[in-house]
Amino acid sequence: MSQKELYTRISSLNGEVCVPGDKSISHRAVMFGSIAQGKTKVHHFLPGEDCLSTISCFKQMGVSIKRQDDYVEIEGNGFSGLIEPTEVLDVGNSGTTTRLMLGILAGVPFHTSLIGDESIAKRPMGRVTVPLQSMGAKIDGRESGQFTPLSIRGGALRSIRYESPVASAQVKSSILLAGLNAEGTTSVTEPHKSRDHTERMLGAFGVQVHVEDKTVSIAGGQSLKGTEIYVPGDISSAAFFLVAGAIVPDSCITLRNVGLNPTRTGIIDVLRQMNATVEIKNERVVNGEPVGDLIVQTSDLKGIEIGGDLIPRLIDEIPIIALLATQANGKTVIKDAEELKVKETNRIDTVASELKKLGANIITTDDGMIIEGKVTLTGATVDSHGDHRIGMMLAIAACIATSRTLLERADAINVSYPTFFTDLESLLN
Ligand SMILES: O=C(O)C1=C[C@@H](OP(=O)(O)O)[C@@H](O)[C@H](O)C1
Ligand SMILES: C=C(OP(=O)(O)O)C(=O)O
Repeated sequence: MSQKELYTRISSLNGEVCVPGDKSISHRAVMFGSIAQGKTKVHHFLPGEDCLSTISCFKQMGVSIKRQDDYVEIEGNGFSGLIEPTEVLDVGNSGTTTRLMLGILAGVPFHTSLIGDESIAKRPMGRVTVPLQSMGAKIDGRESGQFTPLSIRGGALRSIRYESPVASAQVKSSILLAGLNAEGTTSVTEPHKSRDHTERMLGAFGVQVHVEDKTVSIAGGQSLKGTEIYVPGDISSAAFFLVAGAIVPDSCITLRNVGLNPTRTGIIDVLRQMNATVEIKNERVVNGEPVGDLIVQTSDLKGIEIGGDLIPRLIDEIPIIALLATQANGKTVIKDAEELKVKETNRIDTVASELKKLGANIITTDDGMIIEGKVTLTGATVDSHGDHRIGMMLAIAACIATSRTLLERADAINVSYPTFFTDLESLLN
């Protein structure tokens, strides 16, 4: 278990960071390249542990995937190029790998077993295994296929019209990927729109996807054609520096080449509503995904209410938003965010318990939390609980803490941002 002494009492953060590739887009590029016909080249791929789990699973199914310096090359041979793995596939800590891959495996005629780490074993898989079973996939696992370890035997599928009880891009993507191998048209309707990288990237691989409000449909029998993907910087990683720039005194940080897909930009809306100065420059579109540079400065913040449609647009940013709220004047209420309970940790509990150790004033609720600011944070020994986003949030909290802060299980950060501390260090003056 790794313990790390964090930077504390930082007087200012200044400079530029080019954040690593988007995790959601990197996973999809490898998966879609693996089921496409021909070569796919993925630039600015995120070499985080989660995306490396996706690569190793598809390699075990016979796909040739080569990692070069900053790109990954995949030789796909369609769905029929996948072969039955001889060993159990290890999804590590990655919910995205597990759920999206199940959608692909539902349509291939062989047997696969999946296992992950302690955290994955607690995450609900029934949200994908139940609809995939109703399409015809044979899935079993712990507690009747609700949790890993899971085993799946795919084959001929029938299409479904699925009304998802949760706004989840993983559920939506899993069913749409199964839909590629189903007879007829498969559709998924969500209560709120979730991130739409699957829809956009399938388009880049030559697949027709129909989107109407909160319903996405796909006709079965379509094939993917290998392509070249440029992965934008991950706004969920940039979020840690956006908040750092707003709360550390005398700071100005530029984040280059950040993905600005409107289903992901809730963090910018929140920062602006809280009075932070965030500028967007050099906006452009790459592979159907909007991209730009972000500039953030130290700001005088005020508390706000966050809920409803905004939640799926910033779900992974709630830990760092909670820290932001401790530095805003007045009350911040985060509601409608019960999905936080089924992430790498129960993020309502881990955010509150760890920030309280530093002196924050937070009350947990059934669907979120209430935070009173502004408070001075003091140093303590804190714990990531093995959750990358909790670890990075605490590292930014330490920057404004008044004394020594130690982080237990700091290596969890490698899941999504292996160069996080190098980038943070580059901004110290
Ligand atoms: O589809 C994706 O790439 C993701 C979707 C979200 O999960 P849910 O689909 O469970 O909301 C998000 O929290 C996760 O980090 C990545
Ligand atoms: C929830 C996350 O990822 P996943 O669901 O892929 O484990 C995350 O990265 O915050």
